[in-house]
Amino acid sequence: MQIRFTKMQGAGNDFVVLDETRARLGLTAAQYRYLANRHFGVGADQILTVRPAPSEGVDFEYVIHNADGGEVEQCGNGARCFARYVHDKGLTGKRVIRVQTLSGVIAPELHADGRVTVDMGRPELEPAKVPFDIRGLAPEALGTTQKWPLALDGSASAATVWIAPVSMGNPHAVQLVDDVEQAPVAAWGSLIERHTRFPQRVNAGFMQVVNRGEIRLRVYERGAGETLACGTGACAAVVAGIGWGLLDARVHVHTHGGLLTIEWAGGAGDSVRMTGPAEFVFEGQIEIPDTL
Ligand SMILES: N[C@H](CCC[C@H](N)C(=O)O)C(=O)O
Repeated sequence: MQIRFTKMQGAGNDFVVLDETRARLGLTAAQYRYLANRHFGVGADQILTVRPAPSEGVDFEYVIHNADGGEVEQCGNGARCFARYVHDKGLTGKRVIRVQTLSGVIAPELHADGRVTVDMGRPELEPAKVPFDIRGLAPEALGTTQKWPLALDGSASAATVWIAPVSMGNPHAVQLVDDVEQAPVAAWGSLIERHTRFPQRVNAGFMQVVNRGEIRLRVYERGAGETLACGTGACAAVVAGIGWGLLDARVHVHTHGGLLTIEWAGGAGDSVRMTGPAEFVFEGQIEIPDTL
């Protein structure tokens, strides 16, 4: 099957964008994996698909598949690229676009300077920050959990990490580290991603607080491994940091792929807003095997 695609990136998180506004491609998980493969396909962290509005009150449907072929609820950097795509391709003249995802409606807004701000909706804060043993991946009684927000606990041993389980529609496990460059992102990220504490698996965030308005962040993403940036991961990290009393309501998030700015007033009913770049890289077409 020959398909046309657009390659985009938001703070180095890279995407293949597929336009299904006129017809469905009917791709399988294996074919999404093929597209994302950096040696045999195009290469991407996620595949983003544009579909017509499924109902009144929204402009488009936004479908997200990880590099491993699994469909997921949300992708923040992808939302900015999605908005840039549908606007610049003339699929809408709006600059505030309402988009239906598996986890609800989000509203990207295109700015004249090229940046995009997305209302990412409300964070879901599990009621506690929980410790769990990443060594054996043993399903461990979660022991004494403490109420949210938690007095910062710096006493975690290497075998146990204290995480804040925050959902932005997709699941995140955020932990504090002294230096993101020294953090065991690959080793611990892969353990945390598949820990039994998270039956849907999880995105593992490693956050270094620089000051009350700045953090550095690395994220080992569910279904993709470490990416240069994770938009929902940046939202989840800032929410956790505010919950722990470490951050103010507007935070610059430095990632290996670029800068994201996250705002959250701190109430569970308040939306998280994310601002960052969205860039076209190239257009192309590729022959995908019908059977993989
Ligand atoms: N790996 C994520 C999806 C992509 C999220 C990330 N690329 C973003 O910008 O939010 C998950 O499985 O929930």
